[in-house]
Amino acid sequence: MDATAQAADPATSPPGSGTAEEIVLEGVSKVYPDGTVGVAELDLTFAAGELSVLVGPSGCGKTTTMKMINRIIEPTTGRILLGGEDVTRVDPDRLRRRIGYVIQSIGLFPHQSVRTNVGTVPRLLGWDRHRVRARVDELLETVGLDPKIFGDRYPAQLSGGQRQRAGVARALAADPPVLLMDEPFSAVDPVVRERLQSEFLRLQESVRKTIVFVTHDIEEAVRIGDRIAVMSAGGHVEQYATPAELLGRPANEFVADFVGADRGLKRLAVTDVDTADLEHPPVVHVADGLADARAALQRHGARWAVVLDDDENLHGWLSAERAAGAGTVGSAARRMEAWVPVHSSLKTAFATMLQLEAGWVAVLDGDRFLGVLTPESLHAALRRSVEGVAPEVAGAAQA
Ligand SMILES: Nc1ncnc2c1ncn2[C@@H]1O[C@H](COP(=O)(O)OP(=O)(O)OP(=O)(O)O)[C@@H](O)[C@H]1O
Repeated sequence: MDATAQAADPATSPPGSGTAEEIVLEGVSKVYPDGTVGVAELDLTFAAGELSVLVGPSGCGKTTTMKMINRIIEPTTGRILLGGEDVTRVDPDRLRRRIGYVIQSIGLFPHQSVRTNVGTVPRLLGWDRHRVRARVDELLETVGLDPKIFGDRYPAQLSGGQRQRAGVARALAADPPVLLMDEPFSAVDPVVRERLQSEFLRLQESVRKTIVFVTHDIEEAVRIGDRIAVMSAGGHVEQYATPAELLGRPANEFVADFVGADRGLKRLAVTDVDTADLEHPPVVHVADGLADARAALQRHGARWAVVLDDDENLHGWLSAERAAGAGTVGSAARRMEAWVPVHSSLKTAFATMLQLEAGWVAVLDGDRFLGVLTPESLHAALRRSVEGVAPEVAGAAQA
């Protein structure tokens, strides 16, 4: 056994040690016995520790691609390398221990408890009972299922979202370096789905697996993907890029159509607030006198100021009109609590503004006030994010 295989072998490594592995597809094709070309000459690299998404219309070869990676389907031509090793030369059982697989129908065994289901692979690997139990409970906690409540339940006694989480826990149980996920969240309603996506992203932050994720939903793809491959019939990759590139610079009409006419809006979700986007109104404190606040407004030539409390937390704002007269800033300020942490998406900033009916949102780094976003600066930020990108937009602008 070489060193790489040993490091990746969950039977010999402690939980949490399954380092991510790169997956490389080289000239991979699948022609089914009836002559259908599922995938033709596919070249793709899924970077170690990244979440790559395959997205495309029904029948374009997404599932075929996934199943070739864990050899449920054998490629007709080409090579697939997992951590540099040709998967066709690895014993399929050994291979599948390195690959967690989550599918839409989840595939939990109906007559086994959640705990037994999640412990399936570690038990097959011969872990002792205590180690399996500890690992299963740890994983159930990780995916947000209290083992004391859910461990002894059967799959039928869980909601759709809980079953999905149990499925993810089971796929992670032996700490595989690679996870394949085929439309794992498509069977649940949109609200649960969004929650599962967020939880899953948080989980990925900590486990950093190489994940290949199939969906036909572009919203889901841009939300969760580090990189997205947009595929068309025959497993042809039309574009393989980050969500921001894909939305900002679709490579061709197929991709532009697929990502949708509202891709500018979708981009809001994948573009972070940048400190360069912020405006810097004067800052005053609740305990300051109004005369000082007026002086600050005058110095900045500003119509309003941000008001912070004694602990430097956001209190609200003070308009020039209300700054007239005597007294403290605190007595004249209006409360306003619209704020977002720095590195939020522009979408979050925009949604916060709308939800709180605020004319601006403060941007904070921890407790530190960095500046504000107004509708104008948000608009400028969005323009920055799409600047000179979409060909037809650029063309229209020149015309
Ligand atoms: N066993 C099979 N025999 C013949 N053709 C097949 C077989 N399995 C899949 N195909 C065909 O291969 C092509 C790719 O199928 P695949 O399931 O990979 O698509 P997909 O992109 O995952 O689709 P969907 O989004 O609908 O799940 C389709 O045209 C499909 O009909």
